[in-house]
Amino acid sequence: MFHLIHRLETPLLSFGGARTISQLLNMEKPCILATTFGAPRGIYKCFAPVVEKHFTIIPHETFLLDQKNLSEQIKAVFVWGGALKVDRGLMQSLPNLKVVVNGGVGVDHLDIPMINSFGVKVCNTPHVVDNATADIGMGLMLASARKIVEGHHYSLTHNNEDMPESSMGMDVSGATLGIIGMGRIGYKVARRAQGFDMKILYHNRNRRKEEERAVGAMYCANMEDLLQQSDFVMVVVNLSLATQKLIGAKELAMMKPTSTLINISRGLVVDQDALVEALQKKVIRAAALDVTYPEPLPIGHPLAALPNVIILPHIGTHSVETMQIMVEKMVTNALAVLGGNQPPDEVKV
Ligand SMILES: O=CC(=O)O
Repeated sequence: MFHLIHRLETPLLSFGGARTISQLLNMEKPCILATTFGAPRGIYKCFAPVVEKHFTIIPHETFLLDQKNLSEQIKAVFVWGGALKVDRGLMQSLPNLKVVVNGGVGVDHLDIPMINSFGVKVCNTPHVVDNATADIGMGLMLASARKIVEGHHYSLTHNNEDMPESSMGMDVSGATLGIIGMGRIGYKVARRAQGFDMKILYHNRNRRKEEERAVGAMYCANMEDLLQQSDFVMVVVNLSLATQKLIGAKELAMMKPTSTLINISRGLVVDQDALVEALQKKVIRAAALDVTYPEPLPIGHPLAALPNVIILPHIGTHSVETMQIMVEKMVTNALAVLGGNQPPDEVKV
């Protein structure tokens, strides 16, 4: 008994300051379950004030401490990528859950039919992520081509090994960029590349004539043509069964030895073992990745040991402005569902 009361009255980490479980149980605003630890800290800063205008946030870590008392309170789950696993077990433990809202556009980590089978809707935040994600793609391309990371290290250490003379950069301006996946983000990348006078090739399931004309891009019905001709290949497709390991040893071997692979979609779209081998054997010049599997990549992973790789911890959407809008969209969707209305961004399969 003492343990239970002690647990109920112990202040816990919450977004809006320390709260006890008793306090959480008596909040007037509807409760949402959300991830805290494991996600980059910047998210919390943007996240808390916007969400707490409408909801009481129960961090997942708090939920795990007293699932029995808290589970009935939870009406919505907010997720960011796969940090909080929305599996059958979690669904069964939340009898009053109405909606799972994903911060971001990719919902490959959610089993939508399974979630829907509990009468629960799934929403995401399309459109708002497009510019930030395209920006990170351009950033990775420039950083890899112009040795920005190496230059930074050399400036700090004055160690020639950090920036050997043999590792000159290469021009982005005027080079050929192959975009695999001409959806909203792919198109934003193409528009940016136009400003760099790049020759733009793209491969997509369907030809996108309007976008093609707008940015002066050339359609490659065959991905092979794009791989063979591009100096930079940027992967921007959604992850699905059809795109899993889309870029493997065979595709890497088709690329120019001077070319760079940039991945801003999902780690699993590229066969990582094949990529390690291709980089070790200099089949391609370099890789610049916002996404890997797993994320973050374990310390000492063979990919991280290579000099010609840049790896980011999946931060394509992580700018203050984008996050703010994304969280507002998450709130709008959750409020719509809880109010009995159709949410603007329901994901249907
Ligand atoms: O990865 C980011 C997103 O899916 O929006």
